[in-house]
Amino acid sequence: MNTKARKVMIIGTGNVGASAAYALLNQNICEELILVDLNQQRVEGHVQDLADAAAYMPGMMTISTRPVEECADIDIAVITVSGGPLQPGQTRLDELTSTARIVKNIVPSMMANGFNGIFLVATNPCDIITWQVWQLSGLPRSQVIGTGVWLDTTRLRRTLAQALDIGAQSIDAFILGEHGDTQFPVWSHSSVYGSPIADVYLRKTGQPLDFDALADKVRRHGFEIYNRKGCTEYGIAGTIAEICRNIFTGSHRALAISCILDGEYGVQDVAIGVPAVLTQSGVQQIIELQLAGDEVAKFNHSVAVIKANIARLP
Ligand SMILES: NC(=O)C1=CN([C@@H]2O[C@H](COP(=O)(O)OP(=O)(O)OC[C@H]3O[C@@H](n4cnc5c(N)ncnc54)[C@H](O)[C@@H]3O)[C@@H](O)[C@H]2O)C=CC1
Ligand SMILES: CC(=O)C(=O)O
Repeated sequence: MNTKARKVMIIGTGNVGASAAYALLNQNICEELILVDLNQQRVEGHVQDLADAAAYMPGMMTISTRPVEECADIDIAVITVSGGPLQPGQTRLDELTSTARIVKNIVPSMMANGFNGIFLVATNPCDIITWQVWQLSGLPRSQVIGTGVWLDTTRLRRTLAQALDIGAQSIDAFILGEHGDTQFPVWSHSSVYGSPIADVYLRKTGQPLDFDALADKVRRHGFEIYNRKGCTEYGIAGTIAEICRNIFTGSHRALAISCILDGEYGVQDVAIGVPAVLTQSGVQQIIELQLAGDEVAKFNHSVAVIKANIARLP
């Protein structure tokens, strides 16, 4: 029996980090949760509050805070830092300079202190920061991933599930590309048990599926939430928990997450959302799909936008 405690460090315990901690706790995904934030008083408050919640769980979980440099024993380091909320009208790309500056301080000091786990980046702009973490860390690309378009994929599946009255787990549809404005659903591979999604939709609703309207709805969904409550937190917390679970269980499940490409899809040296098989060592393989002509163009556009923003990194 494997008795080694599974340890997750969450770096940045604001809306996303604190919600992710609560999701990891309630889903019993690890034995140790280590919270890190600049705001020491609030992080200590989170530690005590979560310890109260953990008392209702059947298993034991240790929750603590410590300096980010004490990370040599960590299995998964989740990056959820931010330099401040977006202003109205801004996009995720507008966070680049402030979040990149924070990450530039954190990652080298973790590496200098022996970190050799898996980095999981949620901080926006997610793909660009994932690439930055990979560069700064010097870790193999298998150990650096971003939550990428898995949250968007979940939003797409749940919207289709509602329209079709079929459980989201039975809907094989997903988003590729940037966790941002250039993301797109891969309609050429979307089905319910092999039945093309457009056929299933027409049979169920009597209406043709409006592909563009649905893609747009999913793309804007984060901002629909953001504009109402000033952040999104529970959806991304669920995404973080799901990715951590698949890593710890070595599920070999393929999730559409941000990975460093090294020739896949004809692309090199970029982080972008693609289906990737997860094991206990991180990304074990990237699944390359035969995309339709318009999807290839959309993917390449997404790559170009991410690369242009990588070039802006401080
Ligand atoms: N990938 C996704 O789907 C999603 C990504 N996000 C992104 O997640 C990030 C966090 O969002 P929120 O939690 O709402 O922001 P927040 O402002 O509530 O929390 C950020 C936390 O980072 C901390 N922090 C800043 N510098 C730090 C440092 N050097 N060391 C340790 N902690 C530090 C702050 O003190 C703060 O507590 C943002 O970039 C946001 O856009 C949010 C939702 C979904
Ligand atoms: C904020 C963000 O990236 C999202 O909820 O999709």
